[in-house]
Amino acid sequence: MSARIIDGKAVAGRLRGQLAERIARLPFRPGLRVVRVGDDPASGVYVRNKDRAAAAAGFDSATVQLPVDTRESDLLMLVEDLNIDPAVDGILVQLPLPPQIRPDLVIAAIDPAKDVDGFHPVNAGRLATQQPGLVPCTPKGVMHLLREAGVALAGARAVVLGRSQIVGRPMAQLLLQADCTVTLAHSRTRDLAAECRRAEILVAAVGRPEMVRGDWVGEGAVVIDVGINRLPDGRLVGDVAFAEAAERAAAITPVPGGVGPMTIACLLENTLEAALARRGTQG
Ligand SMILES: NC(=O)C1=CN([C@@H]2O[C@H](COP(=O)(O)OP(=O)(O)OC[C@H]3O[C@@H](n4cnc5c(N)ncnc54)[C@H](OP(=O)(O)O)[C@@H]3O)[C@@H](O)[C@H]2O)C=CC1
Ligand SMILES: Nc1nc(=O)c2c([nH]1)NC[C@@H]1CN(c3ccc(C(=O)N[C@@H](CCC(=O)O)C(=O)O)cc3)C=[N+]21
Repeated sequence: MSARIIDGKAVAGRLRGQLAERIARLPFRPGLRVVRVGDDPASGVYVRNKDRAAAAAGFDSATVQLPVDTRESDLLMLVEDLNIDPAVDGILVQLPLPPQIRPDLVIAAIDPAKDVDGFHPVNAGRLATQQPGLVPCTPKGVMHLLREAGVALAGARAVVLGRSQIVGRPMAQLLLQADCTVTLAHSRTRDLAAECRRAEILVAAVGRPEMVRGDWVGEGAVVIDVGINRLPDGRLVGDVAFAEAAERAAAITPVPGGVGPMTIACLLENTLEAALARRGTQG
C-alpha cells in the first residue's frame, strides 16, 4: 500500500481563510500577544509563521520580545498587564522558557479566558471533565485533520505515543471524546513497537527523529506525525520514518506541511473563540 498524504498545509490554509472571513464581519479585531523570552531558534520559526498568519487573517497581533535574562517576577507582571488589557483576547507565552523562570507559574498566571494555548490547569481540567474551554492547539489541529481526512473515529483503536501536558495528554482526551479506544504510550511502555502496530490511528509526539519505523505501523493505519525535529544537517524530520511508514499506512501526515501549520491555524481559531466568548457574542 502507498499512503494517501494528509495535506496539513492545505487544510490549515482553508481554516485560516474561514477565520479571515469571520473576522472581516466583526466590528473589532481579535487581539493576540505572543511573549518570547530569549531567542530559542525553534521558537523563532513558530513565532515568524504565526505573525504572518495572524496578520493575514486580520488579527491585531504582536510579539513581545524580552531578553533571555528576564526575571520571573517581571514576566509575571507583563502577563498581568496583558490579562487586564481589554484589547488583548489571547496570550501565548512561548515555551521553552529560560531556566530562571518556572513555566507552571507563568501559565497559571494567565487569565484562563485568554489562555489560547489551552495550557492553564483550569482549561486542562475543563478538557478532562468534558466542559467547554480553550483546547491545546496541536491536538485540536490533529482532530481537524482526522475529520477532514474522513477517518472513522468511533470505536477505532488509537495509540498516542508521548504523554506531555501540551500534546500527548490532551490528544488522548480529544480522541476519547471522539469515542476512540485510547492507549497512551511513553518511555516506560514495554514493547512500544507492538503497541504501535495495533493502532488504527497512530499519533506520534515524542521528539525523537524518525523513531517510529515502518514495521511499527499496522497495515492500513492512519499515521499522524506531530514531531518536529531539526537534524544537524538542517533537515526537518518528524518522529516517524516517513517513507517506510507510508508503505504500510493508509494515510499519513508529512513533516513539514502536516501538523505544524494546523497548530498555527488552531491558535488563531482559539483567539477568535476567546474574543467572542470574552465579548459575549457568537460573531
Ligand atoms: N507540530 C507542532 O505544532 C508541535 C510539535 N511538537 C513536537 O512534538 C514532539 C513532542 O513534543 P512534546 O510533547 O512537547 O515533547 P516532550 O518532550 O514534552 O514529551 C515527549 C514524550 O515522549 C515520550 N518519549 C520520549 N522518548 C521516548 C522514547 N524513546 N520512547 C517512548 N517514549 C518516549 C516521553 O515519555 P516520558 O513521559 O515517559 O518521559 C514524553 O511523554 C517534539 O518533536 C516537538 O517538537 C510540539 C508541539 C507542537
Ligand atoms: N506556548 C507555546 N505554544 C506552542 O504551540 C509552541 C510553543 N510554545 N513552543 C514551540 C512549539 C513548536 N510549535 C510549532 C508550531 C508550528 C510549527 C510550524 O508551523 N511548522 C511548519 C513549518 C516548519 C518549518 O518550515 O521550519 C511545518 O511543520 O510545516 C512549528 C512548531 C509550537 N509550539
